[in-house]
Amino acid sequence: MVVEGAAVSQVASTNPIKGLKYWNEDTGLDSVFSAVQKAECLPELLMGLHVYESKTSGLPEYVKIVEVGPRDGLQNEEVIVPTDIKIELINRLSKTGLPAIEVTSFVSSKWVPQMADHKEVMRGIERHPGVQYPVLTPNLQGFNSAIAAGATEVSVFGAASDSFSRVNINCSIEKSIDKFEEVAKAARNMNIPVRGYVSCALGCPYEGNITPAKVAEVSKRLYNLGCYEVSLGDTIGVGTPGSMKRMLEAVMKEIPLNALAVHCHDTYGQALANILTAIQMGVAVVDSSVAGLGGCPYARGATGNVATEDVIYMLNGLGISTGVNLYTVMEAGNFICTALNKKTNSKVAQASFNIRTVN
Ligand SMILES: CC(C)(COP(=O)([O-])OP(=O)([O-])OC[C@H]1O[C@@H](n2cnc3c(N)ncnc32)[C@H](O)[C@@H]1OP(=O)([O-])[O-])[C@@H](O)C(=O)NCCC(=O)NCCSC(=O)C[C@@](C)(O)CC(=O)[O-]
Repeated sequence: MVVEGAAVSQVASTNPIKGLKYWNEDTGLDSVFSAVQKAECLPELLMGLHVYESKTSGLPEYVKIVEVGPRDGLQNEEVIVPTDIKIELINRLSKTGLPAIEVTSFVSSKWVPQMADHKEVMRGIERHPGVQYPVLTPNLQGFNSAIAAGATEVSVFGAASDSFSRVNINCSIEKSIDKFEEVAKAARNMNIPVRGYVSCALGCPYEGNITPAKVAEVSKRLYNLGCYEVSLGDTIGVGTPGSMKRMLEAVMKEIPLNALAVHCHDTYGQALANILTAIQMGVAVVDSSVAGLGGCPYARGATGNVATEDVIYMLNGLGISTGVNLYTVMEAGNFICTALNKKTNSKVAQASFNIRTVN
């Protein structure tokens, strides 16, 4: 249902949202949906509720959203999130239309205790047809564990900063490529797709500025070793549309546009602008985290990824389809924020239903 402009302004004056003082499990989705159906929902939300019927010219028809919330969103949580909560979150996200949900990391539990239950999570989730469930594997040991637990897609994660690589995965960029090549070879033999990340693509917490040439060099190495997609991570969210453009111009000279993704943390509030810049340049894969949760434990100060809800809202308004249902993502975000007793970082979720916000 797309509500035409006039109807929206009429709703704004006569039918402010009724009864939904805040949205929690009690109000649930039924009342939300019925409010929307009766156009009682906050009119602003109607703008981004569905894909606008005409796409803004020069942009992709479709953008693939890779949901990283269960991994990147939770890995930095101090309190260990119970395995059943993680599984419930992933199962809810699987019902939203998301094509890819990053489930967990097969890394050392000494380094990332939050991901210690990777086997249980992998084995516990429902597997929905048409949904990919990638997991992080930094080396062959992680890969073998992941496969044993039922993984069908893996992600290796390097960096454009040697300092960050050493802090994050305890080895240089050069050494990390050697480890990733072992993973890629084993994966090739088993027909397992491998995705790659390049962290610090727009800046490093230890080295500061990272040259686009360095990002392009590492991206090319990952692509050449067999990664079908390279996700360029603004790990500490310092990027701007200008630096995003300069970096992508360099990387696009080395690897095909359709193998690129962007992974934007929102520490400086630039993520949506950076993603729009990337999409305007032809990138059509965007990583995001439900409720804007997350951050890398080895990138001090890194806050959450851009919120999935906010990305969908923006893309809907541009007439770009994602196949993802904004409401069910908001419901999943409300579930995990309630479970963590945290405020959502999604501006759409905060604004749309006055979701209970606690600092
Ligand atoms: C990579 C290692 C393991 C190397 O750590 P290491 O110490 O060099 O590994 P090692 O081979 O010397 O082994 C040390 C111990 O780790 C174990 N080990 C070795 N490998 C594994 C494995 N795969 N899974 C489980 N255990 C493993 C190994 O068995 C041994 O156990 P011990 O003998 O001490 O009991 C370590 O540095 C690590 O786990 N780092 C965690 C990195 C991480 O998860 N960071 C956050 C994700 S990256 C991120 O958030 C950025 C991203 C992707 O989102 C994009 C962006 O925003 O930029």
